[in-house]
Amino acid sequence: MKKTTWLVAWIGKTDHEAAEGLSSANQGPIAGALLGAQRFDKVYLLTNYPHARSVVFCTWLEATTGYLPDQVELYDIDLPSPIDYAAIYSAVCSNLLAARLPRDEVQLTFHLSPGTPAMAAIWIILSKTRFPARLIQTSRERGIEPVDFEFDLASDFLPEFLERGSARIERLSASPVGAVAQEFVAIVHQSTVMREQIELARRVAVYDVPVLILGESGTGKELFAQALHAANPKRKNALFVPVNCGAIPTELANSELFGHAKGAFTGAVKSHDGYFTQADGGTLFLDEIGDLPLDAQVRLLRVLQNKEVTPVGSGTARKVDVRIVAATHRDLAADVAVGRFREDLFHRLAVGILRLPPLRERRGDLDVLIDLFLSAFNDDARDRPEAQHKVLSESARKLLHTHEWPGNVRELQHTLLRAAIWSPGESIDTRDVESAIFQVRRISDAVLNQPISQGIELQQLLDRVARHYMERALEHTGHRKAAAAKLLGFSNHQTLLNWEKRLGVGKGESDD
Ligand SMILES: Nc1ncnc2c1ncn2[C@@H]1O[C@H](COP(=O)(O)OP(=O)(O)OP(=O)(O)O)[C@@H](O)[C@H]1O
Repeated sequence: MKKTTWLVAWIGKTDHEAAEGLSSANQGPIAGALLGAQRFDKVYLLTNYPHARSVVFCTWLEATTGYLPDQVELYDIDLPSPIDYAAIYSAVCSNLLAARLPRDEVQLTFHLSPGTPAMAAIWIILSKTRFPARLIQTSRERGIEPVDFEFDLASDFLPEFLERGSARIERLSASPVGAVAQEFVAIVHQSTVMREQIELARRVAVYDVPVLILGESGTGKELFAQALHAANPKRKNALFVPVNCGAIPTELANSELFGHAKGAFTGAVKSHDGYFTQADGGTLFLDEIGDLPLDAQVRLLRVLQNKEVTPVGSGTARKVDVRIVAATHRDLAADVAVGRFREDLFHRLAVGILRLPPLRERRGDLDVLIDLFLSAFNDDARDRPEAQHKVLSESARKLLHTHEWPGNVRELQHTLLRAAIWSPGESIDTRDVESAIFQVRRISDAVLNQPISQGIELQQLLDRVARHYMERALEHTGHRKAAAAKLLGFSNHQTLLNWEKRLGVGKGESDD
């Protein structure tokens, strides 16, 4: 197929001046190209000059080169500046796309010489990418010449570019497949939310930036903090120092965290390294960061900014290299709003944020966690002749699924342990689980949102509801049976006693 040839160019200053007779020795790059050996079928001109001035140029061009008016097309382009690369790029692209380019039957030639260097640069980029084109340039010394250089984006640059990208992605997430991912294996899960949080943690682990872990008590915040430490190649061989900020007496917070000099206060008989110094080179896990007193927050912020600690009562600062992982079960944003927590510190700590959902919001994790804790119990029992291997009955498992787990994974772990120890035989049954669950208080969602696909024990659920309300009624009435029976809609207190007996609730005898 014979292609139609188009010369595409911006009209430059020299071109206009040539048309206006201001540059008698120079015909300008566009006319120079059209007077060369190659004839083009179309001359496609872009201008950011006043329309009338460029029309004069086109008329002159036709007269000078012998091209016909219907061969020369002029397009006005608005540019905020002739050196604004982004504006040039997008204006040229949309103009050429409007001309239904690129097209198989059109052979494009971009003229680099007219216009600004920014315009030339964009022609080069476009010719190698979206609008494949030949390039030409003109100069007074050498006349018109092709600009040929071997550069094929697809084969020269893309592989390298993709390799760079994938190396980075690998470093951030995939590379942990060996060393780093291993550190997260201890976090047993099946739910998508947890998988996402682990993915985030894996990515952020290799950097030294602070991470803030949010989640209710017992959701695995410390477990994540340990994994973050272990997955950081630079720090994993140094110490992981966990500190419960909520357990430090307010007046000791500064000295515990940052150390103190001998004689700094009454009782400071010798100098003391704070947690920061102990964790030097490693990771400091600041649990319950929301409980940190305000003046310790100020000091902590300074340490994070300057990367040095000054022990209480000492004038000498000491460089420390510590990665901070902080955690809290509190709503820190709300604490910031009421001034309980410093906003600047919050932003410093929350460079990476992990949100660990409560167990009741990831019921899919229950079975794997139950199996994990049970097999840990059985592993422990293996070498003890007095301990028995335990299995969990199906109904006991179902009961575990109905509980809301306000204490999250820790509560589940301890409940199973208690149930396993107390169960008289090999099987852990409903009763063992029931007595192991101390707080069967919050009931609403757990009762009403049971996954029906695996089947439920309806009578068991109804009994739980009954037990729950009976306990509340008794609590509310100070264990006065007649009053409690009334609250529960029973006709007399004997009915309540019958229910109590059947469900094993209360103290049996009426006390009013
Ligand atoms: N996904 C999990 N897989 C295995 N064990 C878990 C998981 N989540 C939590 N645990 C275990 O549950 C217990 C509580 O977890 P952890 O101490 O990390 O919780 P936490 O959120 O730091 O609690 P707190 O806020 O009360 O300090 C630990 O024994 C931990 O090993």
